[in-house]
Amino acid sequence: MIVIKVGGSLEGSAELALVEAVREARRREWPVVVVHGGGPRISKRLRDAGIELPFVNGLRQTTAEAVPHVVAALAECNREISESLARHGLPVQAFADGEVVIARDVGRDRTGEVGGVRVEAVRAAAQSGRVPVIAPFGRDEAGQPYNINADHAAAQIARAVQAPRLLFLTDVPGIYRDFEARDLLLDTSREELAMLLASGAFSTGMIPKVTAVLYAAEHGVREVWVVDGRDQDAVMCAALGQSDRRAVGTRLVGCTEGVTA
Ligand SMILES: Nc1ncnc2c1ncn2[C@@H]1O[C@H](COP(=O)(O)OP(=O)(O)O)[C@@H](O)[C@H]1O
Ligand SMILES: CC(=O)N[C@@H](CCC(=O)OP(=O)(O)O)C(=O)O
Repeated sequence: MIVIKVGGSLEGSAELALVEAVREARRREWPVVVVHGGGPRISKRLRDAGIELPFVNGLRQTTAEAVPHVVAALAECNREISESLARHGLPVQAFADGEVVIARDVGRDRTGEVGGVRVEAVRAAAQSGRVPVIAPFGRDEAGQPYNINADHAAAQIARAVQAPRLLFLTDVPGIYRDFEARDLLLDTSREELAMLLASGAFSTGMIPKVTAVLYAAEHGVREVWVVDGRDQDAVMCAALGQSDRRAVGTRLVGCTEGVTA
């Protein structure tokens, strides 16, 4: 099973790359799970509602008042991705209502973390030949929704389904060692990423993404990629786990010091 996280930053522009990658994986009988974000869409909804929320380390500090807007924006993103896959003949099962992620209260109001994953529902959908399309927010035991970062959700879902490969599709070609210099990491290691994270090389949404990459690699996901979702070659290369480095993107192979191309 492979997990593909579609960044909200892409706003639909990864459609073709996603469809082709899912098709190719299914041809090889690898089930695919899609997890999506929706940061910009959430921001727009909140702006329209006159709600302003700060981000701390890339995480939106969410209030109870903001939660319905977060849920509505994510449901909209979920519908768009699900409809796009279905339009291309790929059967889907949408999880747009916090059915998969069990939220954990971490004392940051309605910004939660992943406390668990309802993996049976995801497996059942995948086993019946459908592509689960999962919105990242979660509910606690009482059914209360919490806003959860989509990268964190994707990493936890990849761990829970024991996926050997996790892809993050985003709006940059990968993780930059130095953003200003556009110095792209190709093959990297946990040590290198942890060192760069600690040194402040990442800002905004790249902080939770790198945290999620590290979490996945430390919890059994063998191969983690961060690639530009608009670059069909890069997405395909990552989906198939090809070591051919003509296509650009950052790759972390778990439990190694980094691999050569
Ligand atoms: N070192 C870095 N390398 C790459 N991107 C970075 C880095 N630091 C910050 N970023 C920002 O992270 C953004 C991607 O994160 P985010 O906006 O959350 O995307 P997504 O919605 O795809 O998850 C990039 O557009 C870039 O502006
Ligand atoms: C807690 C938190 O920050 N939640 C995120 C959820 C969406 C998300 O992560 O979307 P991207 O993949 O586009 O970043 C948010 O409110 O933006």
